[in-house]
Amino acid sequence: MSEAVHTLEGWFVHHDFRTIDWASWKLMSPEDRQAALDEVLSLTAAWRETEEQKQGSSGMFTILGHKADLLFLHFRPTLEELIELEATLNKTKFADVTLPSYSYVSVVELSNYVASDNVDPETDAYIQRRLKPVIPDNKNICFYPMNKRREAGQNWYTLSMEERREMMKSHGLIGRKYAGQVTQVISGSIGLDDWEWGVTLYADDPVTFKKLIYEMRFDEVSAKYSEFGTFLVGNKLSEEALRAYLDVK
Ligand code: VOV
Repeated sequence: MSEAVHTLEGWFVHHDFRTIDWASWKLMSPEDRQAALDEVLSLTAAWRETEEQKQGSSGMFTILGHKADLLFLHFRPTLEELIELEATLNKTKFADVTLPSYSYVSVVELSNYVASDNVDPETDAYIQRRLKPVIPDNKNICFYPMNKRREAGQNWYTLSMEERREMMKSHGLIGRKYAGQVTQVISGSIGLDDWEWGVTLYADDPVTFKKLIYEMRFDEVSAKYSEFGTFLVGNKLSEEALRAYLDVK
């Protein structure tokens, strides 16, 4: 039996993708639309306060293409908080004109494939920042779920720790070339959702997503052992930008 890698878990994550029923939104009176928007903006004010108290992080994004229109992305210490956030949004007037189009539940994860031994994860500021990631101000987001393969002759989970560590080292070296251009959050979802990990990438130039993911496809761990779900890409939305996005005057 090969050895399971030790993992550290941080904040829970909910990627809450919604599609807007534009016809219903346009049919609402300007007053009702304003009230619906105000309700969402009062939620975003509360999310900002949570972030200031370092108790989580939340962001809104527009998503391009038919898969979704909006993403509400939340990081919180507990699953209960994420459930409450989802229910609170669902109780707003705005939610009446949205449909859930995709969602993903996971928990921020760091593994010790390439960790140094003499670091206490409980007190190390870098590790704590990565386990409790604040959504950055980058313009673009890319999200996709992924698995490691479990096929005859190509099974990640039957490789030795040493083989997996070597491959993860090479993976990390490719990723490091994109330092300053892409920020990645890897969240584990075995037992939480349909795939094994969620990959959330932030960058100012969306082409960087393509370049990084393409380069990784040639690396052994992705080329031989990874499979991917649906890709969603979009832009960070400020409160002002949400107002403009929903404006149908
Ligand atoms: C943006 C750059 C970047 C960098 C620097 C980076 C580095 C690292 C390191 C050092 C480590 C291991 C330790 C840890 O931190 O956990 C990981 C871990 C992981 N990664 Fe990664 N990754 C990146 C980026 C990055 C991408 C773009 C992807 C998607 C793969 C692709 O082909 O589309 C990915 C996946 C993962 C996964 C699923 C894991 C967990 C694997 C497991 O079996 O446990 N990752 N990753």
